Amino acid sequence: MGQPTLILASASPRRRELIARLGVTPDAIAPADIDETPARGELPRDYAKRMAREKAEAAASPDGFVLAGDTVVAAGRRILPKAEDEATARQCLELLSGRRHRVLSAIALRAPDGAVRERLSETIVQFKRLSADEIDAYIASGEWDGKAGGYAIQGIAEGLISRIQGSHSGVVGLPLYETRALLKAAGFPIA
Ligand SMILES: Cc1cn([C@H]2C[C@H](O)[C@@H](COP(=O)(O)OP(=O)(O)OP(=O)(O)O)O2)c(=O)[nH]c1=O
Repeated sequence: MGQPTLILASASPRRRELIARLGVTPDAIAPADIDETPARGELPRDYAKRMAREKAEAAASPDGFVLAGDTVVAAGRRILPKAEDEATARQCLELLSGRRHRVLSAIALRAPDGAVRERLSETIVQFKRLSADEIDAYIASGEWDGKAGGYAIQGIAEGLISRIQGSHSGVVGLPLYETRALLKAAGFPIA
């Protein structure tokens, strides 16, 4: 039997860059188009895991591995939206200003036999209290676009974050410790 194939079921360029750091090159990129609406009362960690699992299941791959991820920013039990416009990004930043929040990053791996395994990374992120000028400047940067919770730690937002406890790669979108462990546990060849 030859080397098994791996499909990365993601449209996120960050996930592609992050998996490369494990020395893994996906054979194909196949973003999954699923309904990303949280269920009523769904807890942030359950939602993140369900999204990652549904993305992994949606990708067609008869005889290979499929990896998917989902990153959710949560303030208490509240799931923050993915910011697609300025007003949403501003609301997120006002909510996150001066407080701690959690970033849940779930990954799911479908093995060739159809079994799906999941892992969850949980990181606590503390933002400084943001002034109106800081929020305006961040909005003007555009870096919030398409990001869960309206910020990207891998850009200028890190200058506004006093502390993180957990996984930096998890916040960016693919927790590398959990991803390596999951691939290994499923028998995918990885150094
Ligand atoms: C909090 C945070 C999120 N993000 C990004 C990671 C994810 O791309 C995005 C959350 O949306 P996701 O739904 O996890 O992913 P996606 O829609 O970008 O890609 P796909 O579902 O196809 O895999 O927010 C950052 O890049 N930096 C951050 O600091």
